[in-house]
Amino acid sequence: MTASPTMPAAIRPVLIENCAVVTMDGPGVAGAEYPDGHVLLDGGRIVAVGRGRCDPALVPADAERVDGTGCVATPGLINTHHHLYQWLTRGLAVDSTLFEWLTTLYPVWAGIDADDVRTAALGGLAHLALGGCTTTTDHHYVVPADAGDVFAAEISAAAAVGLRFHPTRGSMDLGRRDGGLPPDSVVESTDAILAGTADVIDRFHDPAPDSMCRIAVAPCSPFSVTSDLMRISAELARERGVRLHTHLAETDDEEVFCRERFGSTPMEYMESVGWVGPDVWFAHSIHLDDAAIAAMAAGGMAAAHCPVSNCRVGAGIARVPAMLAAGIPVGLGVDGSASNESGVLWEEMHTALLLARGVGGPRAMDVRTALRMATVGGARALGRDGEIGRLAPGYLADVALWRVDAPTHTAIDDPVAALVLGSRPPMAGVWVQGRRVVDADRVVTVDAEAVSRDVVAARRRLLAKAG
Ligand SMILES: Nc1nc2[nH]c(O)nc2c(=O)[nH]1
Repeated sequence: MTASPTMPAAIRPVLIENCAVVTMDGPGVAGAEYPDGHVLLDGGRIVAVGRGRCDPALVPADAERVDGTGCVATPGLINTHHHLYQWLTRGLAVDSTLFEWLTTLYPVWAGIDADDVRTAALGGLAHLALGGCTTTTDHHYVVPADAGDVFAAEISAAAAVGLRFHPTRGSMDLGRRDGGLPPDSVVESTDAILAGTADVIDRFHDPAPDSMCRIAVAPCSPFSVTSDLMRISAELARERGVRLHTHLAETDDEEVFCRERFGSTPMEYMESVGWVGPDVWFAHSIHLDDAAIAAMAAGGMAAAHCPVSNCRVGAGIARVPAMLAAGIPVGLGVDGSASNESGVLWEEMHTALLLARGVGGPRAMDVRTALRMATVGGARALGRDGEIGRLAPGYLADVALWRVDAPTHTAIDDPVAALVLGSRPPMAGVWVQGRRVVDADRVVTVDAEAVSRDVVAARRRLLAKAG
């Protein structure tokens, strides 16, 4: 690891007080909750959490005091699936199936370069922060030969915005001529992918417990990747001690593809290429029968549930209550911005609950389970339970402070019900590793207006290039 982004050395301690606190700190659904509590952050970690006022002996003299009156503090939300580069191509192919949408967009994405990737990442990450997200993945799988250093570009963007980052080295090596979905012009050779993946791990993966940047290996999907690449990627990830990620069971079209090409379901196929274990998390995981859910649970694989994107492309509704009942770790993901123009993780929590209840009735999912997926579930999917996703002493200082005292929320007594069932609350503050990223609905680390202007210009250039 030669170039991990680091946080500024000296960050003042922060005491958030007079707010409701939802810790998610127990093995159960929510853990301890305090209607009027405090959270003390120092040295990048949570030092104290509790009821009422913080013990004055614990509060450093130079601590910044944040009055959280009218707010609820939760662990920062964790986004387990994204394609940040798609921030430049939102609003295209809006009434298409996933395969139609992909085949429309692949040629546009083929023109992307490292500057575009940085610009898109700045836009998408700042937007995530505004929705209470403190850790995000990115699945970047379009890597044109002449694009420049796209992974350095997005990692520098995450360091600038200040989010904890889990970029995944995505890839495609199964072009149309070999029976895959993407055009041959956007796929890489298997050898280039493996060399490029090892290089990204060497340069950027930081396994430290307070890591701001961890890499995972992420060949794109069964219909865009050869079986050799799937298999060797798993071997490489395990040799290097990094996690594995891919799209799985997103659409009926994928199921047909797997049955025709491999003679198996998507899950059986992944098992056949070695993708079994608690180091694997699958995006979408919609079309899973009972056998596939049992296999996932037995193998320890996690799911990134992306309800808004799944509805946007009409892919289906994942069987989340069944997955949770089977013991599968389920996190939430916004998915790429071109299949979820909104890109706000709070919405995934809200939509996950509504969809689960729409299918399974009012007791199919409770509000604390929805928040738990967005926090603890995400931490488990990324292999970071024990580090992030809970408000407890020793955990990393990643906190979201939601304002629930506006007229939109005041009549709702339970702060978790207000947060999950109500409209999206304003963001009083977001801290990552103890550093303030959002203050009163404003990102304080980057100039969001300049970023928006750059996004518009980069999008225009990219679309013009595609003709
Ligand atoms: N929602 C998405 N599904 C995908 N499958 C695949 O191969 N690429 C994508 C993608 O970008 N979004």
